[in-house]
Amino acid sequence: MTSAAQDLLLRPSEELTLSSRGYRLMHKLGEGSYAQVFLAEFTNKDADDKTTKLLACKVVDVSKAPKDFVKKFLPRELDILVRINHPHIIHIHSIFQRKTKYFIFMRHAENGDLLEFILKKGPISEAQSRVWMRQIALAIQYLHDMEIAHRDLKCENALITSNYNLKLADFGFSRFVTDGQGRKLTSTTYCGSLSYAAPEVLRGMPYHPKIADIWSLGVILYIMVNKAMPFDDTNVKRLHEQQVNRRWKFRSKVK
Ligand SMILES: Nc1ncnc2c1ncn2[C@@H]1O[C@H](COP(=O)(O)OP(=O)(O)OP(=O)(O)O)[C@@H](O)[C@H]1O
Repeated sequence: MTSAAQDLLLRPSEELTLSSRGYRLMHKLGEGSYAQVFLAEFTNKDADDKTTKLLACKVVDVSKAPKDFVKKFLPRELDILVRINHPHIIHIHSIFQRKTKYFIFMRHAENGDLLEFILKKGPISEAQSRVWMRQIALAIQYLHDMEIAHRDLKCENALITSNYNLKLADFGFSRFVTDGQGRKLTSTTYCGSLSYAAPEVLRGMPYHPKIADIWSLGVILYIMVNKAMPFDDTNVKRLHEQQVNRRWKFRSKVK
């Protein structure tokens, strides 16, 4: 049994299904609320050269997830993942389901996520931050043009490739923001991480999800150049006070 199989309690039949399609799960890369992400190997058995490539695989086990996640958020994520294609959004290789588990195979980001990167290497230079901000902004512009809001923009969801390009990931909270007639829909569900949430989201008011995405993008930029959070409190009321009182400071080196 592989370490992935042990972490996931994969049944031998599930391992067999994966291997019959050319996939093998290896060690764990990361984990979120209801999913674990593994490094994976894919061998295209139909290709002449049978080359093997590395991918990442997000495994969602719905037997361990709450009802609203299974009925609402996961179907939205899968529906959006199959429609999007952009140079700064992580490329989806394939998705399949077996019993209670969904396997989302995607491009592997060799340099991990932006939060890990900043914690390891320190604040990002202004020149590099400019490049990365542009790349995330292009991905968000693409989504917003398609009337999709991400709703969970944070450093952990910006992945870095071997060439140091940023790719946006994790569409677990994303949704369409217009109805069938093109009318704007507001959100009321609180999504994402508190520190990245806009004031109107923290106040629990109906909010415009595209606008709230732009707030989170600003928080990402602040963290990139400062290696610190602009607003940091586990208490929602105090966090909101910090935001509206504009009590933040830039690192002295930031111009
Ligand atoms: N393609 C990838 N390449 C490398 N690492 C990845 C990849 N996808 C995800 N990861 C790692 O796994 C972590 C969790 O992935 P992801 O955010 O998709 O899971 P999640 O369960 O939706 O998370 P959350 O509950 O925080 O929203 C990421 O922060 C990242 O460190």
